[in-house]
Amino acid sequence: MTNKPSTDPVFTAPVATRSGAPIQVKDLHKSFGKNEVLKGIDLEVANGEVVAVIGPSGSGKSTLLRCLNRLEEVTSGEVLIDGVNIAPATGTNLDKVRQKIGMVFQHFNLFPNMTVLENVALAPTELRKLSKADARTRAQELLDRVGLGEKADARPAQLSGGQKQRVAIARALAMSPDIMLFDEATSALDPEMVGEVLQVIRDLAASGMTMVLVTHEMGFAREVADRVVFMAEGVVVEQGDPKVLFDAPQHQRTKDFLSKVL
Ligand SMILES: Nc1ncnc2c1ncn2[C@@H]1O[C@H](COP(=O)(O)OP(=O)(O)OP(=O)(O)O)[C@@H](O)[C@H]1O
Repeated sequence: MTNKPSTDPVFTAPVATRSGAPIQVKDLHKSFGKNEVLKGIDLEVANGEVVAVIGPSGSGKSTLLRCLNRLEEVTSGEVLIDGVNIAPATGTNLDKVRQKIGMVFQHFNLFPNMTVLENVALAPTELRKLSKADARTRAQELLDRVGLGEKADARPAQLSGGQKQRVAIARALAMSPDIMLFDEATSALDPEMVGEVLQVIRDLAASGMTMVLVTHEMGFAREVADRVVFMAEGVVVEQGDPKVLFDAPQHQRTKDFLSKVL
């Protein structure tokens, strides 16, 4: 799905203006106390590429994702976002880099006392210094795009889980990120809600957005990802085109791995 043409004005991803990969991870290590959770990860994500990260519980998938925007401090190694290494504890304009990255979590993290529209408009008003009117207009466009235009004045508690997650996606998109990270975005949803969220992610992938998804939705990963990265015990054990990895009979190793994961 790399360099896909985009037809959607709201979901249009930024045109590539750089030659290097927007995400480059080099020999990344992360420990919590004595527990080494990431044991030397190397990963590049190209512009417009969709990478799905899968693996057993506790293999370090979420930790890796959280290192990509330094929600977790890095123990050693490099995390380059558009060529800027955000791994060092000081010396990086972290806020500026973070504005390029939208993140969607398992548990929505919406502000309960704000309306849906206010949730989506907040960051552009505070961080991008957009006028309130412009931020609200953009928020309404994004809500329309995720199919929730009519819920703009509702509070999060009045929405279903799938609707809340779509608001969370609209909120992440409101900052016009170059990169979107999804951490188990559908895991907390009732099964009937999963499809509507996956459809929004599918649309984003089709628009050419660079994305890293931690997911248990194997069928979805196979359909939408350009590359699947299998993690186990803090290392990448296999990666490649999901259609080849999942389907080719010679990939017995992947099949064995999947049978342990699923
Ligand atoms: N803040 C933390 N403090 C201490 N240990 C942590 C912390 N966050 C994660 N860990 C540990 O790091 C390991 C990897 O966790 P992580 O959440 O990255 O795994 P995961 O592959 O995403 O798992 P799951 O699929 O269950 O979400 C686990 O052993 C976990 O207990």
